[in-house]
Amino acid sequence: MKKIVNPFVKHHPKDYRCFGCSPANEIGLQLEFFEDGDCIVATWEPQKRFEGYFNVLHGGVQATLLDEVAAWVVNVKCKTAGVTSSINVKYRQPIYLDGGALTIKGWVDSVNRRLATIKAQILNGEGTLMAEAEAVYFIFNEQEAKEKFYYPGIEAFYEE
Ligand SMILES: CCCCCCCCCCCC(=O)SCCNC(=O)CCNC(=O)[C@H](O)C(C)(C)COP(=O)(O)OP(=O)(O)OC[C@H]1O[C@@H](n2cnc3c(N)ncnc32)[C@H](O)[C@@H]1OP(=O)(O)O
Repeated sequence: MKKIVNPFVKHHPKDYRCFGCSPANEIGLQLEFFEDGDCIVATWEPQKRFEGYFNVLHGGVQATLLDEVAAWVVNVKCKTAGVTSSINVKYRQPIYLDGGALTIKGWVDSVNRRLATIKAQILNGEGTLMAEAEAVYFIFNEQEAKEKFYYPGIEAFYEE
């Protein structure tokens, strides 16, 4: 697996606070991403502050994990920026906060003009499918992505 550089740290060191992936957002998820073939992958340890029902990871946080990995699939695999147009989450099993680290992974299912359909999954430490999503991203052309969404270009995700 290859580590993906987070280019937004370098490009926007002061004002970049994405809830999903900014290392500077102290109340965020602080996800880091890796590339594994066609997939973008993150590992993440659930924490008590993300609780819903007692000892269960809040479903909204699960949806955010799935959406965030989908956004990075768009960035790295579709090589552009996009916004979530819709996301459909299926919660398969409760994710317990004391159940250990999770793997979140996503990949491109299809691209149709301006719509990219991304599939994403949350797996537990044993590889059991805990939640899955289909996210439809409205994707932008390169110029729009750079001008409106700070997309730095695909090379920036590989530059140390
Ligand atoms: C810097 C740090 C970064 C850090 C890294 C970034 C990580 C960020 C990750 C977080 C991601 C987010 O939360 S993004 C934030 C949440 N999402 C948003 O705010 C998006 C809000 N919605 C919108 O802006 C808009 O609705 C758009 C852009 C999605 C679409 O606007 P539009 O231009 O009016 O287009 P619209 O007519 O609705 O759709 C165009 C065509 O696509 C079809 N279409 C549209 N959506 C769908 C869909 N879900 N499923 C099927 N088909 C669809 C329509 O039927 C239509 O077909 P036809 O009639 O042409 O046949």
